[in-house]
Amino acid sequence: MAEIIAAAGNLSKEYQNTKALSNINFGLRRGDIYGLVGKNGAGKTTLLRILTGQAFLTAGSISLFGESSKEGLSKGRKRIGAIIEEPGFYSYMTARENLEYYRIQRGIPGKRCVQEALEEVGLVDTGNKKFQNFSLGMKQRLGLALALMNKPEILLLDEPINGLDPFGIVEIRNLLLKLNKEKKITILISSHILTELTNLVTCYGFIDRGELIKQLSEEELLKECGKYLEVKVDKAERMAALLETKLGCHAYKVTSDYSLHIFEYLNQPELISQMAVENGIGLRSIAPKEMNLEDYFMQLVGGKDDEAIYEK
Ligand SMILES: Nc1ncnc2c1ncn2[C@@H]1O[C@H](COP(=O)(O)OP(=O)(O)OP(=O)(O)O)[C@@H](O)[C@H]1O
Repeated sequence: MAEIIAAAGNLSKEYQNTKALSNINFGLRRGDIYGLVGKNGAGKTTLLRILTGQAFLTAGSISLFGESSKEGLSKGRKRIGAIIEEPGFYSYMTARENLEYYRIQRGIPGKRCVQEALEEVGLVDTGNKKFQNFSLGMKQRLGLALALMNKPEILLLDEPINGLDPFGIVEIRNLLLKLNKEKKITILISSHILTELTNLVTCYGFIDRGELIKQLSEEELLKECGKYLEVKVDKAERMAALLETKLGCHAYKVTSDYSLHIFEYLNQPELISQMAVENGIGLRSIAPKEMNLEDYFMQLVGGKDDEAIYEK
């Protein structure tokens, strides 16, 4: 079993009138790339801020590297690198000058770490180019370089892929994979777009309205994103009742007033259609489908009230 190097136990956080996190239990294993997925406002940033000490928890506990005391947490935080808010880089400075500024400000000894961080993120050749002329991808990479300067064992990244074009996404993804494989850095990365994290994370945690509603591995996710029958009818709720009472089928999901996804009877669509017709349900169509990641996310957290899920 891999060592748990960051954990939360029954963690809750309230801001004045908002419950941002409710009874979160999770463990980050050494070597993992853990994807925290949730819509805007789900509580992702709050969780990361509590781990880095930028926000206080209201109830429950956290631990870092097995330590949960105040001193232990503050020691543990020195072994973490994070990008939570956009780092305030100076627009008129180069990549190297910006890192050097923060190195001095943070009291990190030796200039070597600046060079190494620039090498790690592929910004060593940007010379005199000023930050203001960087692409968004370059800016994100400089943020990563800053988080890497203290040689962290864990990287906490809040939506680092947000707003990047497809090329930028691939670039950051490859960089994170390299840091994980070659430097053995454990990564906790948040996103409101599930597909951004595919081919990157080893483990997913879905967060919705402050609750961690599901955790599963990449393999389990792909298994769950399986096949189903999409059934379009005139009354989905009545069809659902029939599935339960006539077939004892509970593996379905009502997706609108007029449609359902059925995860059983994949090879017997005629059984479903016959039952619908015999019971006076207007059947419009029945077709085998395969669930994609967005469908899965929508099924878990509901998507109607937040179009952001489908941003690309
Ligand atoms: N400083 C604060 N004061 C009051 N409420 C806050 C504060 N920070 C966050 N919240 C609220 O807590 C909830 C969780 O916010 P949080 O920023 O953690 O979500 P998120 O999943 O990171 O969303 P986003 O992707 O939009 O940043 C939201 O309802 C938010 O409005």
